[in-house]
Amino acid sequence: MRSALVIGTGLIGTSTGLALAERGVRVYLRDRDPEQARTAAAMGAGVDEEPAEPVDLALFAVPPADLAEAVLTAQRQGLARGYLDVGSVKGELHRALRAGGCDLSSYLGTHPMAGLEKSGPLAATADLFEGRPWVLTATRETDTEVLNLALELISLCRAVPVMMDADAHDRAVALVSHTPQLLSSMVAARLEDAEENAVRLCGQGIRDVTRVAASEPAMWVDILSANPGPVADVLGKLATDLDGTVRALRALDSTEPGERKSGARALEDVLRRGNTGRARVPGKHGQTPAVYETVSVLISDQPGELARIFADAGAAGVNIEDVRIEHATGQQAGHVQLMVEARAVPVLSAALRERGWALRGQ
Ligand SMILES: NC(=O)c1ccc[n+]([C@@H]2O[C@H](COP(=O)([O-])OP(=O)(O)OC[C@H]3O[C@@H](n4cnc5c(N)ncnc54)[C@H](O)[C@@H]3O)[C@@H](O)[C@H]2O)c1
Ligand SMILES: O=C(O)C(=O)C[C@]1(C(=O)O)C=C[C@@H](O)C=C1
Repeated sequence: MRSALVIGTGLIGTSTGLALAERGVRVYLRDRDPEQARTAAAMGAGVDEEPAEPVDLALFAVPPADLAEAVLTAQRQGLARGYLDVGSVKGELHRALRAGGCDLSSYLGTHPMAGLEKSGPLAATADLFEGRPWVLTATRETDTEVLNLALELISLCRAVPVMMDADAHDRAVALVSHTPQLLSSMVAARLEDAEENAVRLCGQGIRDVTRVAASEPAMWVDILSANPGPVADVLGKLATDLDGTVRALRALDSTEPGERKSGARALEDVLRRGNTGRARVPGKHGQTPAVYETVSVLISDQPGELARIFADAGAAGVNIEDVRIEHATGQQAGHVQLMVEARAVPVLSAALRERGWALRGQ
C-alpha cells in the first residue's frame, strides 16, 4: 500500500495514520473539524491535504452514525481503490450501505479491538493496535484486492486479523465490549451522589472496573443504538444473575442457618463462575493469560520516576509484562506494581533495592 486517506482523525484514525506513516505509507488526513486534522498532522500521522489522485485505501474512522453517509459519498467521488471502516458495529452498517447503493466489492467493514476511554487525536498512539484482534467482515462480494489491502493495513498496524460474519461480530462485541461499557458506567454512576468519605476510599478494584466509564457518551449512544438487541440479550442474563445475587445476600442476612447457607452457596457459585470466565480472557498478544508475580514499588509523584524504574528493571535484564499504578489518596506518592515472570522476582527485587527503591511486602 502506497497511499491512504484517513477520514476522521480522532483516536482511531490518528492512531492508524501514525502506524501507517511510520511504515512509509503516504497518509492524507481529513476531518469535519479541520483543527483535528491539523493536530493529527502535527503529531506525524500524515499530511493535512487532499490527495491529488485516488489513494489505495480510504479509511473511515468517524462516529458510527456518520459512517454510511461518509462511505457512500467517498465512493461516489471515486476517492480510493478500497474503502474500509473501523466502526464498532458491523451488521446494521452493512445493511445501510447495501440499501444506499454502496459498491460492496470495494467496501470492507472492519473493527480493531483496541481503543481507549479517551477521544481525539491527542490520545492517539502508533502502537494502539499492536497484538490486538482486528476483525474483518469480508463477504463473497468483497473484492480480493480490497481484502488484501485490509490485511496489509492490519499487518502494518501489527494487529491480528480475525475473519467474522458481521452479525456474529455484533453479538460477540455485545458480550465483550458493549455490556462491559454499560456495567462500568452503572458502577461509576453509583458514585455520583456518594458521600465524599466513601469516594476517597476508592482503591484499585473500582479503578479497574470503572476505567471505561470515562468514555464519551455521544459515541457510546451511537454504538449501542446500532446494536441494541444483542446488548439487551446479554444484559437480560446479567439481570438474572443480579436478582439471584440480591436474593443470596438477603438470605445471608437471615437468622435461619439453612437460609444463610443457601445464600452463601449461591454467592460462591456466581464468584466461581466469574473465576472461570475471567480465566478465559486472553492475555497479551491474544495468548492464554500467563500468571505473573507482582513487585510493588513505592514511587513519589514527580516527573521521571516511572522512566527511572523501567530503566532500572531493564538494566537488571527483567522484562516487565504489565504495569499498574496505585495512587495513594491525598499523598504525593503511590505504588507501581510491576508484573513479571515468577523467576524474575528475586532478580528484580534485589536490583531495585540496590538502586534505593522501597519495595512493599517483600
Ligand atoms: N474509541 C475506541 O475505543 C474505538 C475502538 C475501535 C473502533 N472505534 C470506532 O472508531 C470510530 C472513531 O472512534 P474514535 O474513538 O476515534 O472517535 P473520536 O471522537 O476520537 O474521533 C472521531 C473524529 O471523526 C470526526 N468526524 C465526525 N463526523 C465526521 C464526518 N462526517 N467526516 C469527517 N470527520 C468526521 C470528528 O470530528 C472526530 O475528530 C467510531 O466509529 C468507533 O465506533 C472506536
Ligand atoms: O479499552 C478501551 O478503552 C475500549 O473501550 C476499547 C473497546 C473495547 O471495549 O475493548 C471499545 C470499543 C471499541 O469498539 C473497541 C474496543
